[in-house]
Amino acid sequence: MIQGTGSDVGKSLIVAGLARVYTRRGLRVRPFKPQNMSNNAAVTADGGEIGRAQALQARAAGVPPSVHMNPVLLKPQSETGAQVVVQGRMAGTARAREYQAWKPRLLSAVVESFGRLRAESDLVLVEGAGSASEVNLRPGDIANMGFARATGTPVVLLGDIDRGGVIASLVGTKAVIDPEDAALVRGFLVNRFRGDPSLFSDGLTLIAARTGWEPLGLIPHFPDAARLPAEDVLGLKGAERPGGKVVAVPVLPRIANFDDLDPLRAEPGISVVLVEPGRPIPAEADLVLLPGSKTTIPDLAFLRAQGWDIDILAHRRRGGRVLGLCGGYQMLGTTVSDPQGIEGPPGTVAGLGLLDVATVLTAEKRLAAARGVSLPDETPFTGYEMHVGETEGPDAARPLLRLADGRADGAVSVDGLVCGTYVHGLFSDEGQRALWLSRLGAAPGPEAYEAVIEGVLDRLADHLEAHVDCDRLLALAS
Ligand SMILES: NC(=O)CC[C@H](N)C(=O)O
Repeated sequence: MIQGTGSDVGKSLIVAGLARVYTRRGLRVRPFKPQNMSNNAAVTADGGEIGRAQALQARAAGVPPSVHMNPVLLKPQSETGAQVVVQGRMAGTARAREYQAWKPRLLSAVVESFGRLRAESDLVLVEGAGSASEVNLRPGDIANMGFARATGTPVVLLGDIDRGGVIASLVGTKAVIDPEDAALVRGFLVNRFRGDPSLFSDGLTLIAARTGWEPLGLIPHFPDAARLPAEDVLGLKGAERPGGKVVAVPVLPRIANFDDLDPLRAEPGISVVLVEPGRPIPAEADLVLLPGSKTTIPDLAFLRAQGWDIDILAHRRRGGRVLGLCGGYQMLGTTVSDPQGIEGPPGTVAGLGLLDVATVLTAEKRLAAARGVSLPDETPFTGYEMHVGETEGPDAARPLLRLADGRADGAVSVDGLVCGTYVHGLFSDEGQRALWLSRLGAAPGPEAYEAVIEGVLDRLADHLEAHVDCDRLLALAS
């Protein structure tokens, strides 16, 4: 199990890289993260949802993602509350305080899922969550040491030298955690090193002497990591390229399924501008892309508070294109209703009115892989659906897509410039991305997106083989 000295030290990336390392050695590898917190979820082959990082790690291991790879997924809905997804299904919503009471029940789901993965594989690579040293959260913990202790899983601690204080964070973790937890730690890794590695060899020796943990590697910074899908909204980056066609994306507080942006960020002819709160949507935008949202009504209120509604209307008047994906599609309609209060207080609000459709959020969540064709060009696509809303209205008589099961999806304005759809992942589809690039007048890049990701995973595995004692690490896994 890889645990971190803090959040965002690179645990997900290292687990993805190690998954590829050991898969290439012929082992049957499964990634596992007991508890994840993210609104960037992936649909699994078994019709549930898990954190996107585990889906990437599954890909690194050459297996389809399964709900058991991330049995507890917390999807933040407000500053204090989150939707709790257990083994891929929405189990309810919990406030941070109430969540403690959920934990014993969640631990049994976690242990059960872990057991399944162990039974079908040679190696389960487990990723912790946040920081191993949050001893205040240790009672009832299922994400880090609580999991390791319940299952007897050996731990390797990962520190990040780039943020500074790596010696203190590793030695300090040993100092604050329970000695019985510390006894599970077999070794440590130092991530994101820049410069001459020989300069830090004394540092590794010192950490080993102070902790009794074995140094397993000093991993140089891996710049290509930026090309892999980000899980955390904090890790979400634009890709601004002078001369590229501008796709402007307002960063909503509960932005969801923002993996939709990854293939666009990889396109050399596109400049993805993430519009942060407090900034206007750039007037030179060729496309305003409204992304998915975990909570459509509150995010719509936020969008208005930023004045982005006015910017979008001005963009539309200038003849610009607008595309709404899932929650963003819902926002483009005339109204959004949440009569049962699923995503916040019950109520109905006015949408941006750029599409003549209306949305009602229902208790039923749609979670499924999707395929079909876009209209009227009949270009095939694959993607996925993940939403509770249902959207209908006159503009839906001009759907954007037709699904393989015969359902129509999405809506297009009379002039064709405003489009919305529930389907995520369209830009990962080569044919669909090409279609949108041509609509924007951008030339497609030389490489298929899937090939880009595969190439980065292989190079990441080479990087870890070169800088981590992968034989020793495997021997430590019991
Ligand atoms: N993935 C999304 O954007 C979801 C949109 C909306 N929150 C719904 O569930 O219907």
